[in-house]
Amino acid sequence: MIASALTIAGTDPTGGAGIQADLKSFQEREVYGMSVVTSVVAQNTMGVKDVQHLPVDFIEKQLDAVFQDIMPDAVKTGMIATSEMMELIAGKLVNQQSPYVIDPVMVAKSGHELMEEKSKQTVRDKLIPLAAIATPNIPEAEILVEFPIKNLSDAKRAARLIVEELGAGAAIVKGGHLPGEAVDVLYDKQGYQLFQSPRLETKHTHGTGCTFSAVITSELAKGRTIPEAVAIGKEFITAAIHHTLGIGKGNGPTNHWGYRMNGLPGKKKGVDSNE
Ligand SMILES: Nc1ncnc2c1ncn2[C@@H]1O[C@H](COP(=O)(O)OP(=O)(O)O)[C@@H](O)[C@H]1O
Ligand SMILES: Cc1ncc(COP(=O)(O)OP(=O)(O)O)c(N)n1
Repeated sequence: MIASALTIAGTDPTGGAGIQADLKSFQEREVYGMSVVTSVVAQNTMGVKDVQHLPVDFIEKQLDAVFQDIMPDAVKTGMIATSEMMELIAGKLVNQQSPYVIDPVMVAKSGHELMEEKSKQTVRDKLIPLAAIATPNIPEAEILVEFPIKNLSDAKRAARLIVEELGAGAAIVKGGHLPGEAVDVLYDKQGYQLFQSPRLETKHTHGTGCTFSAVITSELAKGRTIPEAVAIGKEFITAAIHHTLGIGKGNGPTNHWGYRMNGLPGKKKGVDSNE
């Protein structure tokens, strides 16, 4: 039977980030995609213009509609703006058997806050302990662990702390915001693993984090292990950035079919890293 995945997140009408990026990524990985909208975001490649949060009771109706019908094989959360939303979602996920991936979206690359300041503690307390894996970028990891991350050694310490003190099953601290090669640090019960690619010189990186975590979710839905899922996520996002579409007046989206159609530079098309 086909694997299914659910994303609980905000929207991007230009399709590069949020729910739209997640659904494209699920589809590319041949996973049946479902979505629950938390906030409707008026944004494009040039930035966020405005945000409308959906009422919490309406988010609950959407969640119930999914869970009463098609039980997802994996769940991902992206933008969850308020503590009330987080508490509702935590209550729905606490008894789920399917792996849960938290992308703790806090600020868009354009600088717009996507999570209320007072909710940052709620992410730590209510959502991170439920997650099979957390996928923060450097600024998000800094908020979670409350120390600055300036280099790989800080990123390793942060990933370990998110697991051992905050209670996630695993953590990957993404290196997109550090200088040099794009190095992501995974910490899980086996220890550390680094996922590395050359830094691609492009401004078209809108939605990289959403896409990366959605691919990880897809692979967990199929039953792959966390390191296998992360390895495929890393290849997918590297190809999606490399095979840029060059669209948008600002920081454009990645190419969601770049991995399947063109593969990694110098590698066969869309070949999974463990095949
Ligand atoms: N310029 C780049 N070249 C290569 N990989 C990148 C680049 N920017 C981001 N990545 C990769 O994209 C993924 C998302 O990382 P990041 O941009 O840090 O997340 P976010 O979009 O949440 O800020 C990571 O695997 C990271 O290493
Ligand atoms: C609705 C929504 N969710 C998340 C983001 C952030 O996306 P991200 O992958 O971190 O990349 P940027 O958009 O920040 O470049 C978003 N913008 N919108």
